[in-house]
Amino acid sequence: MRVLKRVQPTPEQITIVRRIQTGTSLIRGAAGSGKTTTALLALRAATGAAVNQLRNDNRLPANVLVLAFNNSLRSYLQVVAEDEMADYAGDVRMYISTFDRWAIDTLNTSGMNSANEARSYLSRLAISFPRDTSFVVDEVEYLLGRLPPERLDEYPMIRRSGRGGSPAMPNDVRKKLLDEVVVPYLEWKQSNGVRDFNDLAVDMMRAEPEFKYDVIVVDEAQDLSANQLRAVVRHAAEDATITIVTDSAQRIYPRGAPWSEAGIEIVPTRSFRLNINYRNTREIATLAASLSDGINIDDDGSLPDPGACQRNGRLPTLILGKFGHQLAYVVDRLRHIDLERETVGFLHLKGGGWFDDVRAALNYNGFVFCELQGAHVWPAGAANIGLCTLHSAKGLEFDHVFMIGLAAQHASYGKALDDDRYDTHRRLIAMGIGRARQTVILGTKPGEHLPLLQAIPAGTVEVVKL
Ligand SMILES: Nc1ncnc2c1ncn2[C@@H]1O[C@H](COP(=O)(O)OP(=O)(O)OP(=O)(O)O)[C@@H](O)[C@H]1O
Repeated sequence: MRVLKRVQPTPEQITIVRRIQTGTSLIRGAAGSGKTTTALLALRAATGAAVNQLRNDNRLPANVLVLAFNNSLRSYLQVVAEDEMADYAGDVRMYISTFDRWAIDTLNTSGMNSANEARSYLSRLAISFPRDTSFVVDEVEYLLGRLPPERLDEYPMIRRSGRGGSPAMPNDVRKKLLDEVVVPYLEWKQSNGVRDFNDLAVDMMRAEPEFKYDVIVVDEAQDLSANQLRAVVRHAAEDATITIVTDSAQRIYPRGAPWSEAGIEIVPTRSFRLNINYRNTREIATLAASLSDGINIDDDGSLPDPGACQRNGRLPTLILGKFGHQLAYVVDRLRHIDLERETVGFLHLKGGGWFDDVRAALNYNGFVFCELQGAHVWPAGAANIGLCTLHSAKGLEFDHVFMIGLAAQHASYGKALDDDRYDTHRRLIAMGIGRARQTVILGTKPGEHLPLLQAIPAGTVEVVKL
């Protein structure tokens, strides 16, 4: 499966790379604006500077940390970053990881087997709270990740950055949430020796680092909690060069906090925004933009902008029909794609077993494919068709994106479209569409379609009834 190719940096990227020095810099921009590419160029430049400095001080190697949000992106970045850093191989100790893996390795703890148990217990507690259960679980994970454990009582007063206004959470309801769900959850974890992923972040925040990192890149930082960011800061050398890549318009987990709260100082001269969309055609960005319309974003977010694209292309296709017919349609489309040179991502809200029919159809028709979800090692072979959940597709890109079987049953929100989870869902689907360089096919069965597909304006897609 192909990865990001080396590119000639554009003036906006060169300006950013030149201005990134010790301290923290923020790279913002919409999907496809070259944030990761620019951060990797900055990584190389900052590592060169650190290696020179440390060599003079006789303190080599330079410690470099690259954090990606999930395993697929981690393994993808591993290939690209190792190539980018080849010149410094002997002078650098580079660690490319997800946050959780980095924490587990650094703390030398045995895995996080009890995290699922913790989530189930939290869901059980959430059922009796007068709000939708999955919203309550998200909210508890949000507040636990946002505040250090000793400051949880601040939750009723804080501005719930990144959580939207619906459903409303007035102070008295938040206090009740603390008393009736959060405190019993924490007590249960303690008495049963169970740990969740926030405990891992908190342990990292408090750990005494064996060594500190000289150069750090945090990709997709919009989906890290404040505690995870505090942990990164804790492990940064005093004169570290930290580059944070973020786009809150692509946030898909319950996160959000002002940078300063996580101990990160961003001065305006070190806060950059990339404006050109290098990846999408105007038609693809128009579709992604229509699904993002009206989504509340803060200053760290950039909505897809067709005006920022450099190419026109084919109108995305919305196929309507039974799942078997959708599958036959995309398999036929595959026959017209040059799979030696171009990549195809089959993306879906669900993973694993959901893809069984897709796997069977690809096998039957002789197409070679690979599984990208959770891939610890990027599949280096010739298979240019990848299967992946939407969550795992964050940060990746494909020439062609196929999202079929988009059914209402896979949406985790109810019928109320003013639900904050509806916006999260829109961001997720728009993010998936934004992975595509050339074409997009969405597929659904009439009558069982995802509610948000109704938001697609006429003319944005070519509708094909099967
Ligand atoms: N200077 C450039 N010239 C040509 N293509 C470029 C340039 N910079 C980046 N690209 C291409 O743009 C695409 C998007 O880049 P990248 O993945 O870095 O964007 P991103 O902003 O991190 O995207 P996302 O937020 O969606 O993950 C890639 O195909 C990359 O190779």
